[in-house]
Amino acid sequence: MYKIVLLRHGESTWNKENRFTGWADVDLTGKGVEEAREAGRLLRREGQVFDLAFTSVLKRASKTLNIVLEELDALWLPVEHSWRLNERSYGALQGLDKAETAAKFGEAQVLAWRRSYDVPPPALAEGDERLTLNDPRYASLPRAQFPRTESLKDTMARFVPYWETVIVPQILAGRRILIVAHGNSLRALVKYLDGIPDEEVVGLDIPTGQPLVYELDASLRPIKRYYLADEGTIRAAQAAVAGQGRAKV
Ligand SMILES: O=C(O)[C@@H](CO)OP(=O)(O)O
Repeated sequence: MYKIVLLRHGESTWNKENRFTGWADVDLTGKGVEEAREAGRLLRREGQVFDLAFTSVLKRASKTLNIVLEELDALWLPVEHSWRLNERSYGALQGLDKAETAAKFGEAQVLAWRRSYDVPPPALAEGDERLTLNDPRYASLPRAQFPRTESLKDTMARFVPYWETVIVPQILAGRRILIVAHGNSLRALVKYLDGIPDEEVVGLDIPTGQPLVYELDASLRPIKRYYLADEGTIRAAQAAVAGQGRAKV
């Protein structure tokens, strides 16, 4: 049996302001820092130990990971960063208020953009300053492949090969893995691991700062998955995430 832990970063400034974030590199809020710290404490209390961690190239995930490692007294742990774990690109929605967008385009359209499997948000136009092609962290990413927008399907298409070729060999070698990523990049992984049908993935929300444990069999099929926090806490946090796409009345 193998075990991995998935963790979405703590609350970011744009989570707090209810803005679409995607590849925008926004920081954690004070609450987000505290959520990360609490996640680390919870992992420590549960006796979770790691050999290797993976995260994105965005600071809200990297900082969350650092805080968790600090709480585990494991700041020495090897960490691999990859853009393939980044949040799904929200394209031209990046920076917009989610409730205002729902009021303008309708909640059904916003739900499709946020949670459907294959409906991408409108794409960023060439020359848009949100298209950070020259950012050195993306130097290994060919310009033509730099996402102008992404559906969950597109996010899976860039995350799953990394999972299969980089993360899986480490798990099979017996290393205990922690993955700190984002709401939609983790939805992509969870959909893949659990084989969630395309039409059901719309109901999947991942709360910030809550460790999600997967127990996997020898073929890395999930045997069990559970959040470390109690069910009531998780349900309330998931409902709050889902509610972010509603128009204010
Ligand atoms: O804005 C985003 O990038 C994501 C995660 O914060 O939001 P949503 O839950 O709407 O997909």
